[in-house]
This record gives sequence, C-alpha cells and structure tokens, in this order.
Amino acid sequence: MQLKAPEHQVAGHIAKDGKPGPLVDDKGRFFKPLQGDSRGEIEVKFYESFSSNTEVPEHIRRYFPVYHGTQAVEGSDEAAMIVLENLLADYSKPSVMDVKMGTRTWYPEASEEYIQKCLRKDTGTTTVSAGFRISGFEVYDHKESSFWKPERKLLRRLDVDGARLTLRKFVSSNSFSDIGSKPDSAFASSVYSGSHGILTQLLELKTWFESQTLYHFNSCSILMVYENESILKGNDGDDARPKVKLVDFAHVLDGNGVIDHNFLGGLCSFINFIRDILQSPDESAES
Ligand SMILES: O=P(O)(O)O[C@@H]1[C@@H](OP(=O)(O)O)[C@H](OP(=O)(O)O)[C@H](O)[C@H](OP(=O)(O)O)[C@H]1OP(=O)(O)O
Ligand SMILES: Nc1ncnc2c1ncn2[C@@H]1O[C@H](COP(=O)(O)OP(=O)(O)O)[C@@H](O)[C@H]1O
Repeated sequence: MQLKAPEHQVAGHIAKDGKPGPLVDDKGRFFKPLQGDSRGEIEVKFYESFSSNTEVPEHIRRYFPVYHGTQAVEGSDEAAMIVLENLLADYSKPSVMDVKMGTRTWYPEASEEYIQKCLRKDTGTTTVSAGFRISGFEVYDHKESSFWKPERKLLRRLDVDGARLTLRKFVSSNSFSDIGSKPDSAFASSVYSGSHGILTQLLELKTWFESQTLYHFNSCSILMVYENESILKGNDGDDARPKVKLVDFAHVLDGNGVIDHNFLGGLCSFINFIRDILQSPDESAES
C-alpha cells in the first residue's frame, strides 16, 4: 500500500517530533493517527456509534466521512490509524476550508487546564464573537496558477470582518499576492448557492441539528471543498462540486437528549455570513 501525506490538509495535527501525521492512499482513503490521551478513543467510539446508529437519517450520513475501521499502518511505525474516506480524492484542484464550529470549544467534562487553554483561543478568535473560527484554508489562486495557504497564526488573528472577507476570498478569482485587490466573489454563486451549493447543504444540516439530541459535536469542524478545474476550463464553475463535510470527532459527547446548542448556534451564524455574501456579492470589502 503506497501512502503519502495529504497534499491539501488545511488544519489539525501533522507529522512532527516523531509523531505520525495523517496519510492518504491511492484508493481514496484517509488515515488519521489515533491521538493520545482519550481523544483517539473518543473519535473511534464516535465513528463506531454513528456508523451503526439507525436514528441517523441517510441524508445526514452523507455529511460525514465514511468510516472503514482502524488499522495499524506499515511505514508509520505501525501506528494505529482511523481509516476514513478521503474527502478530497475526487478533486484535482480543490479549494478547501476548515471552519471550527461553536461559540466555545471547551466543555464542562474537560480538565480545568484544557478549558483555560480553549477559553484563551475562543476569546482571542471569532469563536466567541461569531460562533465559529476559520481554522485553516487553501485556495487555488487562478492568477498565479498555484495553491495559496495562509499561515495558521495569521488566521488566529482574524476578527469578524476578517472572517467575512476570508469567506469572500475563498470564492474569488483575485490573486492573493495582489494585496490591494478586493475579492470579486466571482465563484460565489457556483459554490455557495444553487440546489447543490454550500448554503443548501448547511441548511439541511441545520434542520437536523435543530432536533438531534444524539451527540454534542464539541470542537468539530465543517470542511468546505470545491473544484477549480472546471472553472479553469472556462465552464464558469458549472462543475464546482461544492461539498460540506463534518470532521474531527475527538471531543464528541453523548447528547443525552439535549440539543447541541453550541454547534447549532455557530452553524446559524455561519449560514448568515454565507447568506450575506450571496445577497451582496459585489459589495466592496476591505482587503
Ligand atoms: O495544539 P494547538 O494549540 O495548535 O491546538 C489544536 C487546534 O489548533 P488551533 O489552535 O485551533 O489552530 C486544533 O484545531 P484544528 O483542528 O487545527 O482546527 C485542534 O483543536 C487540536 O485539538 P484536537 O485535535 O481537536 O484535540 C488542538 O490541539 P490541542 O490543543 O487540543 O492539543
Ligand atoms: N476524511 C478526510 N479526508 C480528507 N481530508 C481530511 C479528512 N479528515 C480531515 N482532513 C484534513 O485534515 C485536517 C485536520 O483534520 P482533523 O480531524 O481536524 O484533525 P485533528 O484532530 O488533528 O485536528 C482537516 O482540516 C482537513 O484538511
């Protein structure tokens, strides 16, 4: 089995200091190392429970990566990995964004030390103010014909206006190296709107979150992806194949019959940000 580091990972842990990072194969699978302490265990428990939970509607399942169990992976010190569907396997020039949802990333059951660390990040980012934060993104820069990925510390400094602007940049044809240019939102309608667009998918998820009490998705992210290949061929984004998926279940807890207000609140706010862009795609924003 030929494994390599994913080309377009935008957030999360990477191979460092002897610790393994995620890997992908050429058969459409994504291998995520089981994280230490209880995180790996919690994520596996979630996938096992979710995969067999008959209360989860089929149309909601498609918003989650397919789970293929766990496996000790050769060439990675036999590290135990969670084997998932590689969400980017069918994309050749993807633009990708990871948005961590919720007005808080901590939860009462966590240690005091962990809560304090989360609180510092939550108050210092748009988590508290907007109900989500952009954890990572990479866009295909049409002018430069290359991928552009900002540094993580830059993203951590984004305020609400910065997040708004970044969501415009994600669907713009401007070059990122051209600092002065205002994002043109050229692909906003192909990516964010339409019956298969990001907004429709987010609204479908929201409807489920308004009643689901099975799980609480603490610190979980929405991964948004679209394909630039067809746009490059001049097809005007007809085949952008925008996709919404949930990732990172290392802190998911049982819902115990209670609605996940933290995730739902963040999702409602995020939907409003996307709606605003669609309602005024030409609005000149500061860059
Ligand atoms: O270690 P840090 O400070 O980079 O924090 C990680 C987060 O990076 P961020 O600061 O949000 O960009 C990181 O966030 P992303 O996945 O990058 O969005 C995770 O929250 C990670 O925790 P876990 O894998 O969910 O248990 C976080 O790791 P832990 O703090 O939980 O070890
Ligand atoms: N199933 C997947 N397919 C493709 N890429 C993925 C998949 N899951 C995660 N990723 C990539 O890895 C990043 C980190 O994933 P995540 O599960 O949040 O890891 P961590 O627990 O280390 O934070 C995501 O932002 C995304 O870029």
